[in-house]
Amino acid sequence: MESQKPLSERYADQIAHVLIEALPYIRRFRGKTLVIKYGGNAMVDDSLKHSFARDVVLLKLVGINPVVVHGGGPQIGRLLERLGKTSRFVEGMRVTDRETMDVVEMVLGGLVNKEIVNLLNQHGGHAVGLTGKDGGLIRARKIVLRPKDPVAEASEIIDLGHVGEVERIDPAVVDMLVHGDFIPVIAPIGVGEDGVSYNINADLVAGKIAQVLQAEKLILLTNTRGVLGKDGELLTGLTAAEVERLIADGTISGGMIPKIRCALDAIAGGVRSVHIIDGRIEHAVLLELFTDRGIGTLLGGKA
Ligand SMILES: Nc1ncnc2c1ncn2[C@@H]1O[C@H](COP(=O)(O)OP(=O)(O)O)[C@@H](O)[C@H]1O
Ligand SMILES: CC(=O)N[C@@H](CCC(=O)OP(=O)(O)O)C(=O)O
Repeated sequence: MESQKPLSERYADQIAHVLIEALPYIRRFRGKTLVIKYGGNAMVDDSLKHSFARDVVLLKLVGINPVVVHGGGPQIGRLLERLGKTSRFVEGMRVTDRETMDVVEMVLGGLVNKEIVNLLNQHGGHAVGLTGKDGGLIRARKIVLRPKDPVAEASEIIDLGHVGEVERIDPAVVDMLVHGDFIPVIAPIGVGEDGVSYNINADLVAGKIAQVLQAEKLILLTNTRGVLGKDGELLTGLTAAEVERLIADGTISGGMIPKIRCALDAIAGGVRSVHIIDGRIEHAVLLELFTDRGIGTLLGGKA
């Protein structure tokens, strides 16, 4: 028989405390849908990737329904670099010509999607990878950026190529997988009416999917502690008006602008709460969901 070392009394007490603290949250979220956006910047090393996969599988095993939407911006950038192509970003979006779109589809729909599916399955989950093309999940339309100057020439309209926005989500395939006890893993690629592929910002897709599924929570894993104030302090419980003020005075900038706008949009669209958390912390998802304090920025209600 395997000999077991007895737990020290203090350690046993801590473990029991952690489990008891989690209990009311598990009870509250059982049967509910959680959309988790796993950003490319949070896929830093193997240990973090495994910790993320364990968290998601644990959620499923305790009766919560996780739906994963992933990014992969840095991974796309690395392959483009190897192919000798450089990316240009406009308002945080990658200008995507035909060739770049092929790479985006290979990296997001192939490499990154299948790596996450494989990780979840290794930890005992039953994950299925999808792009927005599968089951007609994401209908997209081309994004057209107008120049800020209203009298600018039509020729000054910035063409981002195959960059899209979500026109419509058909959740049937996701519903089917969730009810079959699978974990859907979604790459942010949409398809236009004409069958053309579109590259969509992953935060945007996660926000729209959370709305359509009327998710209890949207969790955005990124590479900062959450939304930070002027002095680097963690901000939480922000209202739409406060967010606009922080954007106007430059406290919130760059990639955080579309992220927080899509978070507010999700809440306006019926998602109960949005959490922006640090994906560089091991077990970030469990710590945010199942402990009284949480770790990141919360928008909407805690429950
Ligand atoms: N007030 C702010 N708080 C936190 N991060 C901010 C803020 N303003 C700008 N940022 C930037 O936003 C980045 C997160 O956005 P982004 O790089 O698009 O994330 P992801 O790739 O995870 O989607 C942070 O790494 C940070 O550089
Ligand atoms: C239009 C656009 O910019 N699409 C993104 C899609 C991936 C993404 O959003 O990845 P992260 O979440 O890791 O940033 C891109 O090409 O990088």
